[in-house]
Amino acid sequence: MPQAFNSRNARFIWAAIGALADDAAHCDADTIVRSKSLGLTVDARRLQLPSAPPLQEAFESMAALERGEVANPDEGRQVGHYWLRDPGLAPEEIREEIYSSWAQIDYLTREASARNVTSLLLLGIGGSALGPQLLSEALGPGSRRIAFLDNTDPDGFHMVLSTIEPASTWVLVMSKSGGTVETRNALIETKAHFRSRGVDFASRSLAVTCAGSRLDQMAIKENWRDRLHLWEFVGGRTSWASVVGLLPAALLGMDWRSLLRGAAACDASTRVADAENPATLLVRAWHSLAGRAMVVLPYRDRLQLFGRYLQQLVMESLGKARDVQGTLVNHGLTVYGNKGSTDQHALLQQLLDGPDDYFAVFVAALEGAHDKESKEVETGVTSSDYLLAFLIGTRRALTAAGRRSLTITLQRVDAFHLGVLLALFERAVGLYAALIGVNAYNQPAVESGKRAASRVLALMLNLRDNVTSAASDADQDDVEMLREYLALQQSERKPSLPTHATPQLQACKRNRTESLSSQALCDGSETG
Ligand SMILES: O=P(O)(O)OC[C@H]1O[C@H](O)[C@H](O)[C@@H](O)[C@@H]1O
Repeated sequence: MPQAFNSRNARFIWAAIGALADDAAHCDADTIVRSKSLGLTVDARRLQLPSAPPLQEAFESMAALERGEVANPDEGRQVGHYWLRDPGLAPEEIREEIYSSWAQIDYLTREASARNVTSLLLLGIGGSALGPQLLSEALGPGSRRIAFLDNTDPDGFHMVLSTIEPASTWVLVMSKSGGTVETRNALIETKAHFRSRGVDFASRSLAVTCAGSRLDQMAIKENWRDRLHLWEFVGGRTSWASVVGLLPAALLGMDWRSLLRGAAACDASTRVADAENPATLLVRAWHSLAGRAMVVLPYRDRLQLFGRYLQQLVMESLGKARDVQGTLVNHGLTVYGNKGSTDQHALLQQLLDGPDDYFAVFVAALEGAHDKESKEVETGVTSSDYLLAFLIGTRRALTAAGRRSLTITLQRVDAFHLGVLLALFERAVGLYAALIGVNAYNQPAVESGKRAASRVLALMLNLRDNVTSAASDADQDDVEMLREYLALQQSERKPSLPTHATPQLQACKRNRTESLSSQALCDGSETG
C-alpha cells in the first residue's frame, strides 16, 4: 500500500542533498555561494570558470544607477527597478509615489472583494504580461481565476473570451507606452465581448500605463474604474515589482510584499562586491562562456515560465548591436529551456550528444508545496524523490559528458524566494551589461519589426481593394502569401473599414499608400 511521505523518504532526500554536495567533490571549490538569509545557493563549480574579470567598475556603475544617475543613456533615463522594493533608495518624490502605488493596490484589492470579482482578464504583452504570468503561475493558484490576452490572434481571443464571465471580471489593461497594437487589438475585442453580453466595461476596467499615454487618456475619457501609473524609469522587463506585477498578484491574494522583501534582500546581497555575492557567479559564467546559449532547466512546474521570462529579461537587455561607445558588437545571450524533468525528453539528447555550445542552469526548489503528499511510487521512493534525483542525475550525465552547468537551489518556490530569484538575474544582467559596455535598458531594435508590419498592413489593405499599384518590387515575395491569406479571409470578410469608421479610420484608408506609422495604425479605440 503506497505510503505518504515518511522518515524513509526524508532519508532519501537528505541523501540526495548530500549527493548535491558530494557531486561537488570533483569540482573546483571556490565558485559556490550559499546564503542562508536568502534561502539560496548558486553553485557554479561545474562551469570550469576561470578567475573573475575585474568587476569594480561594473559595481560602481551599478551604485550610480541606484543613486539615480542616468543609466539608460540612449533614452536619457534613470533606471529605478531596485527602488521599487526598497523605496528608501529612491529620490524623495519617487519614494512617496511608490508608497502610494502600494496603497492603491491595497485599496483595489478591497474593492474587488466588495464587488465579488471572481476573475481577472489581463491584456498586455512582453513585460506587461510575462511578469504577471510568471507570478501567477509560480505562486498560484490564486484566490481568483486569471486569464491573459497577450497576442493579436483571433483564435486566442475566442479561446479566452469564451471562458470569461464579464459581470464578475475585472479587466487589467497593461501597457507602459499605452500604444502597443496587440494590446489595443485585445482591448477592442474585449470591449466587444462585454458589449455583446450587455455588461458595462468601463466600471470593471483598470488601466496600468504611464501618465498621459493614449491608454491613460482613453481610461479618463471613458471613465474606467481606475488608472495606475508606471514610471518611465522602470522597463517592461523589470516591471514585475511595479503595479504591473504587484496588482494582479494582490488581486490573486498572493503575498506581494514578500515578493518585494525577497527582492530587496537579494539586492542588498548582490549590491556588495564580495565573494558572497551570488550574482557575480552568473556574471562570471556569462563572461567566460560568451557565445554559448543558456539552457534554463527549473525542476518545478511552478517555474515553467521562468525560461520564457528570462528570454525577455536577458535577450532584450543583452541582445544589442552596438555597445555604449557605438562599436558594433552584435552581442547576445540566447536563452531557452522549459522545465525538468520534462526537458529530459526533449532537449537532453542534443545537450549530451550534440555540440557543446551551451551551459545549463538548473533551478532546484528543495521543498515543494505538495511534496509531503507525494505517494510511494516504488518502495521508499516518491515522485518528489524522483524529481530531485532526475535533476542531479541529469547534471551528473552532463558533467560526465564534459558539459557545463550551474545550479541555483532555492528552499522553496514562495513569494520571498521568487523575489530573490528575479532580483538575482536582474542584478546579474545589470552588472554583466556594465562589464561588457552595453545599455541593458533600451530595446531599439523592436521598433523595426513594428514599422515593417505597418508597411505590410498598408500593402494588405491595397491588395484587398485591388489597388494594382500596391506592390512594389520589394513586396513581391510577400504578395503571394498575402493574396493567399486574403482569398481565405475574403468570403465572409466585412469591408476593410468598419461601416461606422471614424474620420481617423477614413483618413487611414485614403492615405494607406504611405507606410502606416505605429500611431496611424487606425487607432480602433473609437470602434472598440
Ligand atoms: O508595456 P508596453 O508599452 O505595451 O510594451 C510591451 C513590450 O513591448 C515592447 O516591444 C518592448 O520590447 C517590451 O520591453 C515591452 O515590455
